[in-house]
Amino acid sequence: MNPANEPSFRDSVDMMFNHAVALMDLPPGLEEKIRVCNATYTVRFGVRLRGRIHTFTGYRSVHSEHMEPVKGGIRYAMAVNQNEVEALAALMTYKCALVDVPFGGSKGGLCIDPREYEEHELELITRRFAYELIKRDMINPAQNVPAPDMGTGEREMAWIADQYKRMNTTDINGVACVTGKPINAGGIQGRTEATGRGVQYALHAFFRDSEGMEVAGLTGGLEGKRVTIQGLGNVGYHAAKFLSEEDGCKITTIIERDGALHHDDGLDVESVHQWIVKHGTITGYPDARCEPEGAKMLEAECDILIPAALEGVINMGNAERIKAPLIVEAANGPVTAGADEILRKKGVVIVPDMFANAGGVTVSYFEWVKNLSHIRFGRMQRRAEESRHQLIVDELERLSEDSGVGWTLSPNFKEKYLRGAGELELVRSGLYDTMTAAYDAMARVWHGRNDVNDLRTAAYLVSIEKVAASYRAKGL
Ligand SMILES: NC(=O)C1=CN([C@@H]2O[C@H](COP(=O)(O)OP(=O)(O)OC[C@H]3O[C@@H](n4cnc5c(N)ncnc54)[C@H](OP(=O)(O)O)[C@@H]3O)[C@@H](O)[C@H]2O)C=CC1
Ligand SMILES: O=C(O)CCC(=O)C(=O)O
Repeated sequence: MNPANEPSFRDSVDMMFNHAVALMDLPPGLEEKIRVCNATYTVRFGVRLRGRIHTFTGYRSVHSEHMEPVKGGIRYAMAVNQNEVEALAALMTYKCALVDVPFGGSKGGLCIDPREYEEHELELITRRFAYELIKRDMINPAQNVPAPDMGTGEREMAWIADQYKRMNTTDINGVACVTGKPINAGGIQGRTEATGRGVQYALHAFFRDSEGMEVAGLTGGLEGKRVTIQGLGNVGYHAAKFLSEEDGCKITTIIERDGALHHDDGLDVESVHQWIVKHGTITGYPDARCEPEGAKMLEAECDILIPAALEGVINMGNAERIKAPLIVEAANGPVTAGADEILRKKGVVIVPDMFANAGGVTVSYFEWVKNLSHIRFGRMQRRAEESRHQLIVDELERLSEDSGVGWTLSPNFKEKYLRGAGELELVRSGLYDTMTAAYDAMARVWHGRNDVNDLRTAAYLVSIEKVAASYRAKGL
């Protein structure tokens, strides 16, 4: 539980913004224009379920329209409220600017516990919520493009896209009204895992930064590093899976809603995931120690702490006891402004949310572009690329034979080199490039300015500068 004097999520984001903006020289009034949330729409609608009308409350907040469309997920959770969606929408503005994704910031939410409803009921509720937003252009390929967030996924996005198409039958770009759709409904390869993949790429970038590693007191590579992860949902599961299976990290603690699992030698992420899918809980998982008080395990010894569930979980009440030297904010806003200050004083390095979880919106951008161009990435080039590669391989083999040297290319090389890049390879390449460039931009500010002591302030400076430039260029 957060202490009573903890600022709200919205205030927390604004305090972090203010901390950065105090180091900038913006024209009078522009700081306020960037910080404030442009509009928040609240909708209450009824759906007839189980013989009676149920009333639901939902929100769509638009933080900044310096670029359009505005972008940001739709969350389904009981804790959704105006303050939360506005904080999340503000983070979307800064995130998109940081990773050079040409969108303004938005976010939506519906107060609902999706676990209480059958699939057909959720479809009715989602379509009705979408209807309310679509008729006000708060879902629209040119103006406002939602995506998945906590409690929603590709299934809900497919319903929203279909609802939009039913209401806009002649809009040829209708499918671009939402991203994070399944492939067969206009989605893109690699979006489902994109946010977790981005967390992995964020860590790769950090581990290449020797100055940053020194501040965190970490040495070596990711292999063998002990990781605590909170939330084994879309983001947490993929991040934990990639870090353990591809980088050799040991996922020593997994914290879920109903407790935590711990194993000094590392947990088998896939096996824990399958257990949760089957039993709906971590309780009873056989190959680990189970701690009933999950949140307490945020304080466990580890090298990297990855909160990937909710905001405000690291707060003034527990920040002092956090032992991880490095926190990667896979969730939005997991560290409050008060905790941020405590952790900074302790020398803990925080890889901020607006960078760490930007993989999702980056690949959403690729999906939107794909939808508008009406063609899968790589479709025109792949075969041509393969033919050119084949020419080189044939020529190398001919030269080797003619010269009598008898070199042969390893089959592995041929297989890898000959294959032209398909959609998934292109998405990964674009994501890696985006995350690397954004990290480098933050690191230049962090290491290059004496008045910037942390990555979050650096991230805000990079991103506010871009939003400000955009307002200056277009005028108000
Ligand atoms: N999906 C995306 O592409 C993006 C998501 N994010 C952010 O990442 C975070 C997670 O989102 P996402 O993975 O999509 O959401 P999901 O709904 O897929 O997963 C959330 C996970 O957190 C768990 N959880 C819920 N409450 C608690 C709790 N009190 N303690 C521990 N675990 C808890 C959930 O458990 P249970 O299933 O039992 O509820 C679930 O495993 C959010 O902050 C979101 O805003 C950021 C960028 C993009
Ligand atoms: O993919 C998107 O457009 C937005 C994802 C999101 O909600 C987020 O980054 O917090």
